[in-house]
Amino acid sequence: MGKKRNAKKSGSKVTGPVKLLPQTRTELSALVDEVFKRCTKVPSATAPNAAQEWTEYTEIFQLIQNIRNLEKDVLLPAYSREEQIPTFMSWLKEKGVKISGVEIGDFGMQGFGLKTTEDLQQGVEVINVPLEAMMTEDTARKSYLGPLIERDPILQHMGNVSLALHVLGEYVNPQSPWQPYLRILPASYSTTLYFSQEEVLGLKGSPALEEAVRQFRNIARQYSYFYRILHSLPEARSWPIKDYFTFDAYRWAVSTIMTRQNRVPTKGASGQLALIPAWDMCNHEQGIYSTDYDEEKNCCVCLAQKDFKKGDQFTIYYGKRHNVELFLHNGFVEIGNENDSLAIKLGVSKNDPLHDEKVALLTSLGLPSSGSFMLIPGLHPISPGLLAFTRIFCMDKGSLDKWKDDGEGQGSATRGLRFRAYPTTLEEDQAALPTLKGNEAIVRSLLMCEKMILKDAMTYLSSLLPK
Ligand SMILES: C[S@@+](CC[C@H](N)C(=O)[O-])C[C@H]1O[C@@H](n2cnc3c(N)ncnc32)[C@H](O)[C@@H]1O
Repeated sequence: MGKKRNAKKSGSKVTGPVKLLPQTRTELSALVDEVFKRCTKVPSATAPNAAQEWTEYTEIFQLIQNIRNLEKDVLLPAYSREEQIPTFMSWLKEKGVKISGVEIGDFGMQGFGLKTTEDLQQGVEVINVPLEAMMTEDTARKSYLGPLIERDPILQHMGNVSLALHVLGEYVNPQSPWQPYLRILPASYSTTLYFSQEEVLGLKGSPALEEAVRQFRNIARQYSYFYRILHSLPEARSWPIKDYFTFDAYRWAVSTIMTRQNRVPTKGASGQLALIPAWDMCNHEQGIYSTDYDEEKNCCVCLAQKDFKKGDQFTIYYGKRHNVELFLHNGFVEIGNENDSLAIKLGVSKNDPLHDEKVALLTSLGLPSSGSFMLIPGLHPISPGLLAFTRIFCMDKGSLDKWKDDGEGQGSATRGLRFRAYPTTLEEDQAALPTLKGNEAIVRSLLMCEKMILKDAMTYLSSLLPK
């Protein structure tokens, strides 16, 4: 979400980061070491259960809170997005970016976006961004962080992480040629890295909870890993990023990449991740893909995905993403998302007295004895594989014996689906949503969409029951 910057007034000078006292630095290093130790702990032989993962998460979360407290005076430079628009537009022109029929506007909860300044017909070219205007894994390697990126195993393999460090490295370098672009980016995001523990707990019942917990742990690990490198590497002493490298700065950079990155082709390689200025101002709407990469001219070309009237928001279609994905990687949820789906995990319990028979039956049908199955919204929410699985999963001895006969087991399958642990009902969510704001509203929309998929699944399964 493009939240407004907590902006300084225009013309404010970037004065450099606050230097921490040696004692604070020592305390901070000890906490960072502890986070690193916990986040890299080899998992126990038995898979950790949800309660264990939650306890570990709360402990890491608390350590990060203590770190954030020590780092609280080290702030990234802040700018008013609004005031940056003219400089950004001139910079785009210098870089050869062509934009026609749209201008930057503020779309409230959706953050900044593009507004049409004339009627646009479907198929007309609206944005054209040459490779030279993009921040890419290549430009990261050519930056002052290049030598680190070349030799660090994580940065070599994770283009998104090197792009995050690149963005932060350039943002805190007043001499950076990327400043006009970076200064117009949102100052904070609605990704779960910005959530309080209560907000994360609000995801109870959703598969997004587990993912959000893992994401936080991963980013905490990366933060502690790079903190240690930046504070031990002799050449990093002169790097602008070193003194600004806080947890908050890192989560900002990571969220910038998560919500805006795209893969562009590179000659003779599998492509690279890129930030595409101006094009990344487009918000999402259901529709059709209308962006392509011209490999001959090396530019990203965006056409109008439909007819737009003057004054409309100019949107693009981000692609087939279900809501949990949109929520985790883009920080928003689309009610009525045509591509929504819900993963449910099912597995035959080792303690089930019929375990062996059920597994044998599943195997004979070519189905796994445990796994993640997808439910989709609408009239046919359940794949034949999942339907067969739920039937066997819920069978008793009698049904198992005569399973081949006909439609038994479906009654228990609907019971299986009801076992999800949401603390609120769909109706309660629908009533509460209009009163909620910010992250709470996003979370509640997600839960509501999941419950609607489950409701469809229940209706479908009930319709299969013998009347
Ligand atoms: C590529 S950026 C688009 C520009 C962004 N709004 C900004 O202020 O810079 C993607 C982000 O825009 C927001 N966004 C895009 N489409 C949206 C939608 N349909 N509903 C809500 N937020 C949306 C989300 O925060 C998403 O992570």
